[in-house]
Amino acid sequence: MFSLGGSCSYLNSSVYGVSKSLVQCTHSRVSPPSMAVVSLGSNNRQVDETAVSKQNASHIPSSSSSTAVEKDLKSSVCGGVEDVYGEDSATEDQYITPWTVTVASGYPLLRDPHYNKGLAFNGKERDAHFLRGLLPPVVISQDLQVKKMMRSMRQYQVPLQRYMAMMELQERNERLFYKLLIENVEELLPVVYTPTVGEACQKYGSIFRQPQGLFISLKEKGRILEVLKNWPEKKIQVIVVTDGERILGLGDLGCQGMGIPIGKLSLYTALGGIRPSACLPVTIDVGTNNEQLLNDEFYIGLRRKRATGQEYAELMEEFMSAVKQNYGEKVLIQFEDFANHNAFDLLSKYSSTHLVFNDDIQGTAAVVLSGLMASLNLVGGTLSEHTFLFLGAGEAGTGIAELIAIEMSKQTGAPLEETRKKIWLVDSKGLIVRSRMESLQHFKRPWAHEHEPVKNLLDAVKAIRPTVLIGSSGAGQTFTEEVVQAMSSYNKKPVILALSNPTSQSECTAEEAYKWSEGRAVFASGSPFGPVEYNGKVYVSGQANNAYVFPGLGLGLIISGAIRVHDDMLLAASEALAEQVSQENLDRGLIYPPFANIRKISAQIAARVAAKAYELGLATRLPPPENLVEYAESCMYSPNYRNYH
Ligand SMILES: O=C([O-])CC(=O)C(=O)O
Ligand SMILES: [Mg+2]
Repeated sequence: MFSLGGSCSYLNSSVYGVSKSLVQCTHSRVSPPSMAVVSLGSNNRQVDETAVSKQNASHIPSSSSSTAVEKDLKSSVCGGVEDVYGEDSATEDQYITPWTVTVASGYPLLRDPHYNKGLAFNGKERDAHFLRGLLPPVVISQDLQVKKMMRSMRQYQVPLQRYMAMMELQERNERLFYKLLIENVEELLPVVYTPTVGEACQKYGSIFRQPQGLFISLKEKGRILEVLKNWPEKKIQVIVVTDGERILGLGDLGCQGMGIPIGKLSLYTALGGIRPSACLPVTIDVGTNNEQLLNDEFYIGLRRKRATGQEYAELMEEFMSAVKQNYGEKVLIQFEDFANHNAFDLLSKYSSTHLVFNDDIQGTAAVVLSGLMASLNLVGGTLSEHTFLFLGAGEAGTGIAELIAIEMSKQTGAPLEETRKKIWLVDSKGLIVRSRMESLQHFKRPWAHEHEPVKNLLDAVKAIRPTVLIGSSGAGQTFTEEVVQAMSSYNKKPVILALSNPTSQSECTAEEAYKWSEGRAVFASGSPFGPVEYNGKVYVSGQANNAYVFPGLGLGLIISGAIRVHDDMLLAASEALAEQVSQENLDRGLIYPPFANIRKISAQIAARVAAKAYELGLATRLPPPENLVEYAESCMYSPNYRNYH
């Protein structure tokens, strides 16, 4: 670390945000001149005004003079805007923060994941940044680093080892991590995302190495704003938040659900091009009801039963307010993997005051609707000519059902109450029918149609004779041979979507769907399955996962400066995604385009979502760019290394 006593261009304006920015220095001979870190004592980090005044106060020794000093400090640290830390106005007996501005170079530069390039530092950079001798002589390109990393990734046999290797890379060299992920998205998505991320969450206590997001627990009640300020990045654009109560189809994983926001935000960057530093993963820890975790000596969360009711609502309210206060109106908050009751309540409570959406309710709905629109090219008919049966009436089930009903209503002009009647849901107690109305949770009630009670899925398939069967219950192996055979007996091409995650919770496998339907099913699943050979033919299935939509949706909201999410934006995202399915994809039975093209797809989705935001008057970034697709592409983060002075 080198102290810069001279003038650096940013010093005149603000000390905020400099730790990650390259700065131009006019200092005579201060090398290397490229990186700046603001240091607070021995602890290099960005600090804001309140944090520092608190630190000042807390550094006061508890001697008899401390009260007098504290009083002074309170009364006279008032150097104004340009002297936020009181260095100039402080009197001799006051404590000040010893600010120095330093340049990250040499060894610390190799330890900074934002700037580290490893063996790709060239000779000039090695000289300018005091790296000589710290690296072996060879200089290699980022492309060769990618090749090398992929080779070593492929040598791991155990998926969790791959996950840990990816996390280690993210902590060591961020740009290499994203380049690897972007260029090998089909191969690496199952590593950083479902299914492996599910296992990672289950074992998070044992594999936890470094904080990659913010943990906000009941212990932080009353201090959440302060906790947000501890995060090193200031310009946050997207937050993914979970309380860990319903992680994928794995249930309550408490604080260990953190793997999900981290994974989702990696995809925001890799798939949607949002800058990594603008992404903030958050886990709200209100306890867990998972006995196994409570008894696990390596569990990382609060060891108590989940808070509910007012205690829960107050913590969430404080979090939501603090986020808006700290990051403003236009920060996007994605709710992820909350249990049903909280998911619906939080969405309805905050959708009119914050830029929020629930990925499991709305993101999944947009992706599934898109797949259904594409599948009409294979099975024929319009959306409203089909009959839909869901196994699972939670967030995904009712969210998808509602978006289908909205789209049908738009297409036919029929009222929503009518179009809903084409959609049936089965929950753990059987078909949702009118006679069950009184005992149903509010989000299931719109789906209670007139019908005699039916106890299980197979009987419901026989009674309703759906053309489309969608699994969203989180329970694996529920699309049995009888169920798939019944679907195939009524339909030439039954559409079967097994959405539950991870793979262990999938309602059936791709192989089972093709085998039991004698190769006639149009199949997609939430977690990926490889190609399947049946009767000499190879079948490839798509991945009906919200990862197709949330990165592009988020990008569209951000580039338009949207202040609210509207259902029409979800429909726009669905349409944009469906349009990306080519005839060639359809000929192979695919109702989703390959993930390999996801950045282009995300730009298309972003453009449509942004256009909708402008149309609805919900966009604040004015005037709108002329070509939204080009604009969206131009805004995307590139993981290629930058050259350093
Ligand atoms: O994370 C995924 O793969 C999809 C999702 O949101 C869930 O299953 O909860
Ligand atoms: Mg989810």
